[in-house]
Amino acid sequence: MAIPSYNCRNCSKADLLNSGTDQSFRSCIEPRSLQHLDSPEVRLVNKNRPSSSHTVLLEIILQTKPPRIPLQVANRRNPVDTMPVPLVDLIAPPPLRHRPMSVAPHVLANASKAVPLCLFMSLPARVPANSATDQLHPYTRILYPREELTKNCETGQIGVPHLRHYFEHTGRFPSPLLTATETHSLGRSFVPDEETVLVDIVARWGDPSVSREYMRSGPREFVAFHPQSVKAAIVTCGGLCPGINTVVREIYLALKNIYGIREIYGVQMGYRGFYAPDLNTVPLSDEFVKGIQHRGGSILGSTRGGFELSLIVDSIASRGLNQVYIIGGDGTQRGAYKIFEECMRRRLMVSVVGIPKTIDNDIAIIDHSFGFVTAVQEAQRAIRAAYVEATSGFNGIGLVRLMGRNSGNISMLATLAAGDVDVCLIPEIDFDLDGPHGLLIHLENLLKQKGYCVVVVAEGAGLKHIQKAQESEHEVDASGNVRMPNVGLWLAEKINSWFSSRGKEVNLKYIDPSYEIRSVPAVATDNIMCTLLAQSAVHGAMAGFTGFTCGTVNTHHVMIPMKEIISKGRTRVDLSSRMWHRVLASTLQPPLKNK
Ligand SMILES: Nc1ncnc2c1ncn2[C@@H]1O[C@H](COP(=O)(O)OP(=O)(O)OP(=O)(O)O)[C@@H](O)[C@H]1O
Ligand SMILES: O=P(O)(O)OC[C@H]1O[C@](O)(CO)[C@@H](O)[C@@H]1O
Repeated sequence: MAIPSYNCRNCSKADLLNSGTDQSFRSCIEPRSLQHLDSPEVRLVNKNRPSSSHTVLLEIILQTKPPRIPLQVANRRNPVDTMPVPLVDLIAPPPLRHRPMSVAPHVLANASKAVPLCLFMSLPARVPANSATDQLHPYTRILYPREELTKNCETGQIGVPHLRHYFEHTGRFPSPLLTATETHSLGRSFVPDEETVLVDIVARWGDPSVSREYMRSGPREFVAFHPQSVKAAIVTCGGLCPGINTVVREIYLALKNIYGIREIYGVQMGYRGFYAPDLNTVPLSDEFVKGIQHRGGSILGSTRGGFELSLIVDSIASRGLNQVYIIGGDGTQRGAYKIFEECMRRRLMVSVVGIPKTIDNDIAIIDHSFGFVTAVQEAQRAIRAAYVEATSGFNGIGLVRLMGRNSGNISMLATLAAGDVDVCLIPEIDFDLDGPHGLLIHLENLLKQKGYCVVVVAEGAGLKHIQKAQESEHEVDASGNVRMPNVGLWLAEKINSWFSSRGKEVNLKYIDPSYEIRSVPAVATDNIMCTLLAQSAVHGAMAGFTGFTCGTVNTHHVMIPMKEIISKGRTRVDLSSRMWHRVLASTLQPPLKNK
């Protein structure tokens, strides 16, 4: 039997933008028409955006009697959504209401009291146990009003702080983009504060789905700063990372070209540049940033250590800075949060914005940090060289050491990218060296089977084996990070002496690309990411948000409260994740444990 199809002819783009979506859908299809259907399925075709129509459809379904009407929802524009998505057996607790999400006034007014603004979405859909045979998948999520969502907040995270939460009188000016000429209207599509991005997008059929969400970045219709009053500074901290210069340049260009800001400074050599007498704060200009996106490193200089909170905030106050852009990793974001808190405590109306930077990719929540793809690409070149050496020598062993003291992200993805690796050792795994199931026997077996092998070892892997580890745990860098003994050299020596003690000739080639993977210019995808992050940072600061870090979540740019980022700490490779399992499938490495 042909499936009846209902086309939503009324929705136009204008309708959607003016929130006319629900209405136009309702006028297309009424619950009544569904009640009298004898077809087992109905297909609705929405010409435009599917998401809101789904919610309306769900309402319609639930109003029909009997409430079980499988539906297919198709969308003509987006090929992904053209896949029929049947809705089945949606049983919701009555009364089901869909109300548009909006920020409850008391939440905004009391944000300084740390009212959780973290939002949850819940799917009150249930699939009866015996319906598995239907093979239909519940699809629609119901948005609950924010007030209800906040009750369900498990983590007590706070929302993105805004200057108006701390100051009675903050500026509110129409965005300069409103009056911009066409040539300056870049990035003009305003994003409302109510627009959010879901974090947990994988759902399991039959389980209630819950997801966090973050405020979407982008230009706001009203800004908190008059462009002539803005005095901005940019600082880069921690280790180098491909793309830093692009972020610096794009923050400068977004401030200048999108918002017409003139006073933009670069702070030299990391946090200490705010106060050290021998360092300068340089005014940024078109000439200064010209072509820097093609260069590795940091044009401003980047250092570890030197975090002196009160000196830094004194400097912010005495220079009259009201926007501070802080580019750096986990440690830097911790410092940035303290600067934000101190500015608010001293009643300094400053937007403090973090841009996450680390090739280790160990910052929580975000998809990945900029420069990581470039670092993985460079690391993969080293693995390729090790493979060539190993396959060209007699009993060749290619051993590559890669950066990553706490997290094996670079090693994991470079291994996956290269496809030539037999063993990938990261800080997160515990492995034995000797014994019948240890690493050395495994290498011997590989040489017997293939005549060569390639091993990747991350900087912080296998520490327990290195005698010096205990002593070196007390050695720290200027930022307090533990300095690692060189696991690559140690492992090379162990492998060589073990084979030699068994009278077996091996040819081990040790490659350590070391700083090469982070000192190169960013590849195209990283450069694009840097540009978008910089623009997000500027839009957020101009709108008056503060104490937030920019990042991508499910490929969308969002503003994340700094407090939430730092409360989660550095992330590590999850050994039960599908990504790690993919690496195991690629390397075929055994657990390397004797018991
Ligand atoms: N807990 C902290 N509180 C305040 N400042 C910190 C903290 N941890 C680190 N910092 C400061 O942040 C800056 C950078 O820190 P760190 O050297 O650890 O690099 P990072 O930001 O973690 O980046 P990377 O990933 O390159 O290591 C330094 O100036 C350091 O003093
Ligand atoms: O020698 P540096 O500058 O301290 O940097 C080394 C560390 O920096 C990183 O590249 C980033 O934190 C780590 O992978 C590495 O351990």
